[in-house]
Amino acid sequence: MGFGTVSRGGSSRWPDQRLCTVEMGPPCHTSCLSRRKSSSSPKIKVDLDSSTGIAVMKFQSPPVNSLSLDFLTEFCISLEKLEMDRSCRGVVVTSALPKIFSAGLDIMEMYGKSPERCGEFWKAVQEMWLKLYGSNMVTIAAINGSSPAGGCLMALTCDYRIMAENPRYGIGLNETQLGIVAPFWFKDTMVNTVGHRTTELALELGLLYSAPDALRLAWWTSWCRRTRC
Ligand SMILES: CCCC/C=C/CC(=O)SCCNC(=O)CCNC(=O)[C@H](O)C(C)(C)COP(=O)(O)OP(=O)(O)OC[C@H]1O[C@@H](n2cnc3c(N)ncnc32)[C@H](O)[C@@H]1OP(=O)(O)O
Repeated sequence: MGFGTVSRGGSSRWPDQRLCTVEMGPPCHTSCLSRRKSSSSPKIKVDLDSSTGIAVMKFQSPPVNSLSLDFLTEFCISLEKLEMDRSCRGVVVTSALPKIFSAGLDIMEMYGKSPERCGEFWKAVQEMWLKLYGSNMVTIAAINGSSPAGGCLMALTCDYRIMAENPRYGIGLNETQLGIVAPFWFKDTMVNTVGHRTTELALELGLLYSAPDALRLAWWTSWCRRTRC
């Protein structure tokens, strides 16, 4: 898989600011296996191949990888560990579940909770966003399923997005359709990727896009025809 040009920089792990290509090579031989480091928390599995410097974070929190406080805490810890590992240059975030990348914020976290718990939850949401946006690794969302609302935010926060083509998979900040308002920093993240006009329409109408539609609106560097990436 190849990924295109980017304008982000400032990180010692970016080869330069022009082109970054991530090679997802053929399966490793036994000699390579020792260069793989795996760790697993209940909701996220991480595999780091030190020979390529690429880590894959797989979300494994059924039924829909919703972003609960526990999930977000595990995500931030896993990302921090990768940041501290100098052999890791890039991270792919993806889902281990069929059909779902992430259903977004866990709705149950926003209902009937104490103000303290709500504060803790929203702090974790912001921390996920800040850590991913500010990461000095190359970050790639391999979106192999539906990705509404907060799931879309997570994908938008990565440097690159690749989405599997499947008419059942939608991505977007669709909060309006749910009768809620996307926080301004969700909106800003989308503006930074696709511009003001597209974001304005998308948020007003609560649109969910298919992979080809999103590609037309410059969401992607790439998309793939297989149902799973
Ligand atoms: C106050 C201002 C807040 C503003 C910011 C909001 C950002 C957000 O992210 S809000 C959350 C928005 N996300 C959603 O509303 C997602 C809604 N879910 C779906 O569209 C679908 O579930 C799906 C497309 C992700 C999957 O569809 P599928 O048919 O495969 O599964 P379902 O039968 O619908 O769901 C299975 C199971 O999962 C529960 N669930 C779904 N989404 C969430 C969620 N976001 N949080 C918690 N739980 C969720 C759903 O209720 C089902 O549970 P049961 O099996 O127990 O009924």
